[in-house]
Amino acid sequence: MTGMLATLPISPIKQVAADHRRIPVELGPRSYPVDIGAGVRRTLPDVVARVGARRAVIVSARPLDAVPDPGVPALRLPARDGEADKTLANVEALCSRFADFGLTRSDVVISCGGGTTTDVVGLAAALYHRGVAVVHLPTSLLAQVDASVGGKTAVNLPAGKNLVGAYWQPSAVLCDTDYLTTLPRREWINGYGEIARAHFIGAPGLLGRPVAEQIAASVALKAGVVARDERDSHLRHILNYGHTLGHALERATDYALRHGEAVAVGTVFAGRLAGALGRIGPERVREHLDVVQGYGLPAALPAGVEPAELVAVMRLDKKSTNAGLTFVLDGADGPELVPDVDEELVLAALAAMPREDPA
Ligand SMILES: NC(=O)c1ccc[n+]([C@@H]2O[C@H](COP(=O)([O-])OP(=O)(O)OC[C@H]3O[C@@H](n4cnc5c(N)ncnc54)[C@H](O)[C@@H]3O)[C@@H](O)[C@H]2O)c1
Ligand SMILES: [Zn+2]
Repeated sequence: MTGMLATLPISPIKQVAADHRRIPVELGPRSYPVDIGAGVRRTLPDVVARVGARRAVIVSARPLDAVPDPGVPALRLPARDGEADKTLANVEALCSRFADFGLTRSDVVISCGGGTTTDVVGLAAALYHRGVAVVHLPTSLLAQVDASVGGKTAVNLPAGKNLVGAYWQPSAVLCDTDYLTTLPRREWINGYGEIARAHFIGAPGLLGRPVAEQIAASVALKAGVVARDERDSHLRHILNYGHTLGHALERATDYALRHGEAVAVGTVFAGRLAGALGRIGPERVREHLDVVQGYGLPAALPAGVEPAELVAVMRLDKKSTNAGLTFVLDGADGPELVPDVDEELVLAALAAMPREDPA
């Protein structure tokens, strides 16, 4: 679909306290707040009380004391972040533990960890008793800006990533920036890939801003889009800026690139492709490179991946099934989904990309 809104919907950011921002995800009876700031995890008992839960199961990939007392009797289960544990077997194991504990569908599940943990716990919550409330405490930058917000949950199959899932909105998301103090550098970079791409779809000017502000602006953008397209039928595609090539790069490098790194290279490419199509001028093309490099993100194609291989992988992209090569591209009317981009043009734009030196 083309011709999307020129002005993207962005949710308001409410300053609740000095270092505490709140963004509503407006979905009628399924609306919820995303709270961002240092120490916001301490509001967990209030959140649990608002849900009305009488007991809680806490699934945490972080150290035992990472999740405060929820104020109701709670079972604590350890978990592990990582794609290898994002499985249906783990969803089943979690649900069995919920049942043994006597969790009812008016209770609450609390997840604490990276995006892999919020995804797997979110799916378990979606399925247990056909849906029990879940509160996410994301601990990686990527999970705070992206994975924990919007209600998509999924696990992997041997056949591919995120193949089994459900839409299940959380009751609240607490993005405690204190969690990020232990985050390794590469995981910061991973999250910055999504913040950099937000520059081109409605959240510009975040480079060099305090991280809580960067997270809040990225979440406000995602919340606004999700509120208008909860189930990915049109507008939500905008969030995939830089992702068509990004996903192909992840696959072509056998996931040697982190998602955010691949999206960063994909964002630079989206700018060049939009330029080649005459949708934007050279200055805007250049802005893509400047923003991506400004965040310390990679901007060059890795050595050894060939344009023809990338095009072949991109043809398998979800969005491309009926419409040839499809990209979200910037233009005079803002970013939009552009189907059927000429393959020769894509190949030429890939060939012209900056290249990493072979190691
Ligand atoms: N549901 C959605 O809408 C959505 C959106 C984007 C991504 N995702 C999913 O999210 C996952 C990626 O999330 P991720 O990047 O957080 O991956 P992850 O959960 O594997 O975490 C990345 C790494 O950071 C470590 N980590 C997390 N928090 C930490 C902390 N506070 N201190 C130190 N180390 C910490 C983890 O142990 C792990 O090694 C993917 O599976 C992706 O499919 C889902
Ligand atoms: Zn992404």
